[in-house]
Amino acid sequence: MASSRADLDGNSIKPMTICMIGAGGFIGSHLCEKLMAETPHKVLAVDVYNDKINHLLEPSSSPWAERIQFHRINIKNDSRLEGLIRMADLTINLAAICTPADYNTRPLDTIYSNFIDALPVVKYCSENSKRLIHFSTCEVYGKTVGCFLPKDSPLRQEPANYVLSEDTSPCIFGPIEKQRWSYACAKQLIERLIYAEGAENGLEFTIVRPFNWIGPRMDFIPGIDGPSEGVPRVLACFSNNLLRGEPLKLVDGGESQRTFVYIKDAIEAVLLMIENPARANGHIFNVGNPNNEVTVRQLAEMMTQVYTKVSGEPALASPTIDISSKEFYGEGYDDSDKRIPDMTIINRQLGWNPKTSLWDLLESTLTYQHRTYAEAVKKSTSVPVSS
Ligand SMILES: NC(=O)c1ccc[n+]([C@@H]2O[C@H](COP(=O)([O-])OP(=O)(O)OC[C@H]3O[C@@H](n4cnc5c(N)ncnc54)[C@H](O)[C@@H]3O)[C@@H](O)[C@H]2O)c1
Ligand SMILES: O=C(O)[C@H]1O[C@H](OP(=O)(O)OP(=O)(O)OC[C@H]2O[C@@H](n3ccc(=O)[nH]c3=O)[C@H](O)[C@@H]2O)[C@H](O)[C@@H](O)[C@@H]1O
Repeated sequence: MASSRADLDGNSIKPMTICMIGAGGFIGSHLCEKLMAETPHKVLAVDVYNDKINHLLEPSSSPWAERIQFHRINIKNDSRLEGLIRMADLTINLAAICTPADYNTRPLDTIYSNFIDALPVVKYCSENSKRLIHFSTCEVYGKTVGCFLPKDSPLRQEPANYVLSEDTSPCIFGPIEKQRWSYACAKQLIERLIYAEGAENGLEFTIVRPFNWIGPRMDFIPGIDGPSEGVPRVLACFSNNLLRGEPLKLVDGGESQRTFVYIKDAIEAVLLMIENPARANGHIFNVGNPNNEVTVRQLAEMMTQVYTKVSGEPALASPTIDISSKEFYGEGYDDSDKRIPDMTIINRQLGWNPKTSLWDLLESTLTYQHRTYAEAVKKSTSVPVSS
């Protein structure tokens, strides 16, 4: 299939074997789908779960059955990992604890997962001269310079005080007791280690900083395909509230701002990195959609409108409710105020731009959420009739 694919410089792309760690997660499942449907590459899919990629693994008669293999491996303690990295041309590391509710409540697991567990992956790639694409996060930027200025300061409008640029923006985290930053700090240190492996030992690497990628299969719906008490990321939290007909909870007033990018747009950028090593190696890339900025309150309002449209169910009279971060996340939570990605580097190196508006991506995502979960939620909430 498609073996005559050409890279951005017109050279034909040779089929490669990719060791994808964390392939069973949200991003991994979309990347596996894209690689199976549109490329000739092989995937050694490593994860502890495979529910989100089962549709690609079965039946064995599927057109790509020979090109994807699942390896149920916990990378914390499995000696098979090095062998898989050696068999592959490229390793992509997606494995991580990456839900904010965990950062302040399970800081040790968060730091181990995002730094310690990633170390052997970097080491095996470096020692075996294998290329690495590592998933970091936009959270490494932390807070913006602008948020420390007075609310009415005109300097807040200066892009230099809020646009996040890979090669010039500082990384600004809160104090240690704000354990929210355990994740960002661990991600930053692994970025620095990878960068140093590149500088001192010639590791061929690319670092990806996703800015709130969202879409189908993100996280879980509590009590349906995840723990009842679990707190997923905002898309799944708000989807859960909408499916249950409950008000959407706005943490600390929902004033923080985010830019959301559709997972399918973002995956196009990752495919360009995979297939254009000469343009991607040695770079850190922001991948986001600067045109889709909203406050969390605006996101809640838009999701309520979209869900009414796709489900046919009326919106609540009071669709949102305020909640303090302490009550929602517990002690040690803190927040990024604003996240606008500078797109200069990814534009220059890979010519990539996101396409999908926030309304359109929410429409397709909430259509998926409604189709996938509405019945199960209804069943789980219906009171059994006593006989
Ligand atoms: N989704 C986003 O917008 C976003 C934003 C910023 C950064 N990221 C980064 O991208 C990566 C993937 O994110 P995602 O949204 O797909 O998360 P996800 O939680 O859906 O996927 C992560 C996968 O890694 C697996 N995993 C974790 N620890 C493992 C271990 N020890 N051994 C084997 N597998 C393990 C999990 O089972 C899971 O399937 C993460 O590194 C995350 O920090 C994602
Ligand atoms: O996606 C990203 O780019 C990165 O940011 C996320 O962090 P954050 O955006 O803060 O996490 P969300 O759970 O998506 O929350 C977004 C905002 O919504 C708020 N929120 C969340 C859930 C909710 O029910 N209500 C609510 O107001 C949060 O307080 C936060 O301000 C996660 O850290 C990672 O997945 C990732 O590294």
